[in-house]
Amino acid sequence: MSSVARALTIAGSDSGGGAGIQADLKTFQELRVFGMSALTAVTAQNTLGVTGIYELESEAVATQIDAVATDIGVDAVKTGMIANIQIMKTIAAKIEEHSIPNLVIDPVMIAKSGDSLLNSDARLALKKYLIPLATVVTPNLPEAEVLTGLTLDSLDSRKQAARLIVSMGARSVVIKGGHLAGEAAEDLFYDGNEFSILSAPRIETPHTHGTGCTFSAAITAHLAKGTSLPAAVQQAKTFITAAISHPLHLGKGHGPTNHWAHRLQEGKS
Ligand SMILES: Nc1ncnc2c1ncn2[C@@H]1O[C@H](COP(=O)(O)OP(=O)(O)O)[C@@H](O)[C@H]1O
Ligand SMILES: Cc1ncc(COP(=O)(O)O)c(N)n1
Repeated sequence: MSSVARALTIAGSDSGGGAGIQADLKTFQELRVFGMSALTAVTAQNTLGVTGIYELESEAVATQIDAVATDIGVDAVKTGMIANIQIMKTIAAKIEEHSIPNLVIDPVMIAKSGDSLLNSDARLALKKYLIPLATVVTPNLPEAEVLTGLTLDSLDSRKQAARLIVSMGARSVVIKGGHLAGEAAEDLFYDGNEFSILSAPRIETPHTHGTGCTFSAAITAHLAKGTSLPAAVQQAKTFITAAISHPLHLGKGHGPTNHWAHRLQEGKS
């Protein structure tokens, strides 16, 4: 590892700045990790929804990954919006070619606005190409249902889904609970041996655009710094809870989270 931890995000650009590459790089910076990016797609997006999606050629994704991996080096990588199956295959091949460690797969499928960010024919292909390489997979509830084919209406069913995702070859999984009802925002972490619940008070707010991106980027940043996996997911939970707790009230719809909120809580600002 170099003197500075280095993290790469392979994801889509969110012009609105709350999700995608922008959320990832802000999170890396806040956690003092050097952030790099390989764009898969450009989205025209704000707090009200997605008004345009422009996918890149898979060759453009490959050359971005080659450029950073062969020179600067990568201590951890995350994937977000992948757009299509050609890009997915390219990402898997490049991660293996460059032996990039610490892979966080956020299996982004549909934006909170309802817009599709991964072609439906590519959703199940995640199981073949990327999940077997993952250090940790971070589906939200609908994504975990697509990956496993299960209806996740109880803790037991979520545990079963977690076991299934690990049986696909991932080292671990966090099934996020942002879409659950209830007073706590509870995520289920399974390390292949034991289950644990990451719990925080549920905050009543419409400003949850990019929560999943920010959470998985924080895991990636901590892994890049050499933090153990259980500590990385716990510290990422603390980071996203702070970011949701101090909204910026931007836009007319589902606004972004506040990536510097952890500083307010730690009295650093
Ligand atoms: N209203 C909320 N209050 C507190 N935590 C939340 C809230 N909404 C989401 N979270 C947390 O944010 C993280 C991202 O979860 P989620 O919103 O389910 O992801 P996604 O953006 O992929 O749908 C999880 O740790 C989840 O528990
Ligand atoms: C480029 C990009 N990547 C990911 C998301 C998912 O974020 P959310 O589910 O909060 O809309 C998004 N909206 N845009």
